[in-house]
Amino acid sequence: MLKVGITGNIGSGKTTVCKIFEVLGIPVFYADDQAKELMSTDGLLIEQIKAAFGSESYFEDGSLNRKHIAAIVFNNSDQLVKLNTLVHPAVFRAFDAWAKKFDGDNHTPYVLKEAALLFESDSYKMCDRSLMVSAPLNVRLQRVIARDGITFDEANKRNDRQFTEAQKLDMADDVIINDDTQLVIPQVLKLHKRYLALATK
Ligand SMILES: CC(C)(COP(=O)(O)OP(=O)(O)OC[C@H]1O[C@@H](n2cnc3c(N)ncnc32)[C@H](O)[C@@H]1O)[C@@H](O)C(=O)NCCC(=O)NCCS
Ligand SMILES: Nc1ncnc2c1ncn2[C@@H]1O[C@H](COP(=O)(O)OP(=O)(O)OP(=O)(O)O)[C@@H](O)[C@H]1O
Repeated sequence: MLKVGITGNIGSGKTTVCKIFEVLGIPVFYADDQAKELMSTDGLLIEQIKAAFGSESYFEDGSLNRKHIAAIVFNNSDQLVKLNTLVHPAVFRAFDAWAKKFDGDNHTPYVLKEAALLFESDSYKMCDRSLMVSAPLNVRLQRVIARDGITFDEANKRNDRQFTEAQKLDMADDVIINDDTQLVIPQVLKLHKRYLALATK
């Protein structure tokens, strides 16, 4: 079974593109969501996060205080590396276990792994192919500000912690342009055909 990693910088539209693949019946592993899920349920990880970023990292009901952690890590690259080092290995293991469920399943020719940091975390190496969703910085930041209600500065700081568009375009096998000038669904359908063909090779 083919594993395709899908990525894109903040606000590029990777989740939106993944939803289209899901309509076509393709299972998607959402690494960013999985990371947050594990940070709220994995006992060891919770203790490590509290030790690293303080007990305020969790609310009284046990849910993750995302704003608290984001304010620390997106203002200090050493702290971000610390968080990534704690969280990413757990997400890699979860993806491995998830993908194994589809091995030998004739109805699933390929799966997608959606990850903001596919290239930065080297997790593209766990995939057979990589797909990047690309859009210009100003379009991406405007989308995120509208979606999350965060400031330009907050969105920009996250973007600064990611590889550049040019670096990612260079690394990706396939690209979807999602800059409001090209239709997305035809691009997804073309890639879906390509992945089906590769999966049956
Ligand atoms: C700091 C946290 C709690 C903030 O949560 P929040 O709900 O505000 O953001 P969310 O997780 O939805 O991420 C939104 C976008 O921010 C960017 N972003 C998130 N984590 C990172 C990171 N470690 N490095 C650079 N950019 C990041 C991505 O573009 C992502 O799509 C959360 O992002 C987190 O735990 N990040 C560390 C885990 C991680 O690396 N996740 C992403 C890949 S597995
Ligand atoms: N082609 C488009 N036209 C208009 N809005 C779009 C388009 N693509 C995505 N959006 C919107 O932009 C926002 C960001 O898209 P999405 O959440 O899919 O991006 P993402 O890459 O997963 O973001 P992040 O990495 O920040 O979580 C969403 O509100 C989405 O509805």
